[in-house]
Amino acid sequence: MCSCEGSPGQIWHKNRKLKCLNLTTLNKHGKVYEDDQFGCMVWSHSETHLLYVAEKKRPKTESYFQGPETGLLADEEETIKTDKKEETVLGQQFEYYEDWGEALVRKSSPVLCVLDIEGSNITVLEGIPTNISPGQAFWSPNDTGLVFVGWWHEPFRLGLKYCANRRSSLFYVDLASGKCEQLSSNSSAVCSPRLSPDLCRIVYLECGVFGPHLQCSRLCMFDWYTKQTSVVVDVVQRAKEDGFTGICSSMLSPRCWSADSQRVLISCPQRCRKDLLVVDTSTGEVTSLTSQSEEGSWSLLNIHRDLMVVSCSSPNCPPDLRVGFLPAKGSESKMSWVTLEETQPQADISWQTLNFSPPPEEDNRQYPGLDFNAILLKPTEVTTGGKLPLIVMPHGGPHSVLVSEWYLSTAVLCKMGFSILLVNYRGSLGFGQDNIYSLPGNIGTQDVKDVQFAVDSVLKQGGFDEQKIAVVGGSHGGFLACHLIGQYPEFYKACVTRNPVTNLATMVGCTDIPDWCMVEAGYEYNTDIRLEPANLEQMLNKSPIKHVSKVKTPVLLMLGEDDKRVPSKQGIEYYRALKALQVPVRLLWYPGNNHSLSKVDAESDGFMNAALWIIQHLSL
Ligand SMILES: CC(=O)N[C@@H](C)C(=O)N[C@@H](C)C(=O)O
Repeated sequence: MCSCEGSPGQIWHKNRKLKCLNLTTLNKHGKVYEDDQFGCMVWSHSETHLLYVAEKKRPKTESYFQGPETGLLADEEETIKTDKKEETVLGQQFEYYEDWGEALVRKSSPVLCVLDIEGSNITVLEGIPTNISPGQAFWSPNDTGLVFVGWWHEPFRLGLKYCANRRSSLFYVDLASGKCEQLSSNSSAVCSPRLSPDLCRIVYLECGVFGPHLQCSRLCMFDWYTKQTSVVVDVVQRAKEDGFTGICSSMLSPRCWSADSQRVLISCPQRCRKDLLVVDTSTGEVTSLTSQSEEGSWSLLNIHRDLMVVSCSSPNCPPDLRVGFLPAKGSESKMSWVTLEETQPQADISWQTLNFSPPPEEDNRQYPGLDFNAILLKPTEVTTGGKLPLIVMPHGGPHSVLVSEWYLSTAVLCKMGFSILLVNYRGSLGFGQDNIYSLPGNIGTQDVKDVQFAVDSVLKQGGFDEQKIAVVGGSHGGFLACHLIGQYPEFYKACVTRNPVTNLATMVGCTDIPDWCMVEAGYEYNTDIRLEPANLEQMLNKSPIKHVSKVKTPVLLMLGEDDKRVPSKQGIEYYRALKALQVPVRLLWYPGNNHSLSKVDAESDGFMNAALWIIQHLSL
């Protein structure tokens, strides 16, 4: 089955098209959701019905001043499509509908929809509490009802993208009675419920509400028949003796169960490597299927009857596809993979992982003894006596991580002759919960100093041209790039930033995640918070704009017109400050692009301009 806006959904049996339905013109709901936050398209166990998520149908609206002619035309059109005249409400066509923020614009009130394939009939589910937005749904055992994640949307919606910390719970709605039951805790955030092949248990991820936007999760299991919930793997504060750092993943693979419904597979970062882990649900024991393999990162794409399909890549080797059978419990070390299509390691790129302990004066008093790491890529061949230019790249988030996998842009920059340092400062995912908690309240200092410490340590290795260092970063990575050029004004010779956070105090009122600004500035957040001047002062003091008067580095800003996360005014505020200071600055403006600047024309243009900006200002 596939479905696109305004185009037919098709149902196929082997090589035969059985049916073609246009879900939206049946006029039971709005646009069908295709995102991975709410969206789903799931067969019932009987294969007679399909479950999906769509935007709730809105009333047809008309202006108070609608001319009789236009009104008549519009009505006639609708009558042809729906075969019945719809009621129209007056004066509501400018009504504001909240949405779920960045990358989920116009997604406001999702509804669960069931298509009866034989009868081509759509039912929009009733019985779901009106203060809940449902998504990630699937059929319960025996098709008696639907299980779904419900996100609370009162008193208002906050951005969901990259924010697994939104209050949400697992629910069951019974199809016959319409009764809705809450299956998980009332005060956590959950995602990725996955039903076992024997239809007896559901595993899902759970973490705290508000606080860091992504955190270490608990793996929980709900027994369908006993109605008992257990914590299979708990949050890990610090790395365990065997090196396990916890589950820092915002999504489980759509299929993740072993055939005997005893074990669950999870790919998630362990320090800067994405490993494939097997969890025994009866003991909570976690075993890595990949930690003994060559370096690189692994992603689970699918598992069916214990046959796994994975992809594996490293910073100098593009992803390949591998298959392998999950070994019996206790024999995980015997895992063997068959590569379906080999990819060629790029001989001209070498890379290594570097571990750092911050100097004693930078140790975090509340969370002492934490470390961090970085990945260094270098061109293999360096001309004799030649010294390498260095591009420093801290990630965004800030609770995110750069793992040892293939990144096209860094590989290309390395092939152009640059060495690249990807820094996982304290606060990154994959190092345990304490590492994450150490950063809120300390942004603009701890993260900035960690990055600079990593750069200084790398320079001590020798072989780098200290006059040719650039810094590149997006979002919170852009926040760090702007901080670094402000706090180390002689050091960086070029700076490129994508949608950077430049001033938390001006961002808090207009971003889709005001809680992020509060939490990262060191405050607790709740929805009825009233900002005091002292809060805004602290936010300003932690922001790059505070250091702008010291900046000398030429800056290239790349901004997305439709960014809801870090609105483009953040970049413009910094641009104006640099212009006033007569620091060289150029602004690239990408209409129709959001926070990620990932439309093909924006991404390709951004890469070319970034590379040329660095070449120009490093005098290469
Ligand atoms: C939670 C979040 O979106 N934070 C932003 C400020 C950010 O840094 N985003 C990262 C993930 C990005 O690269 O866009």
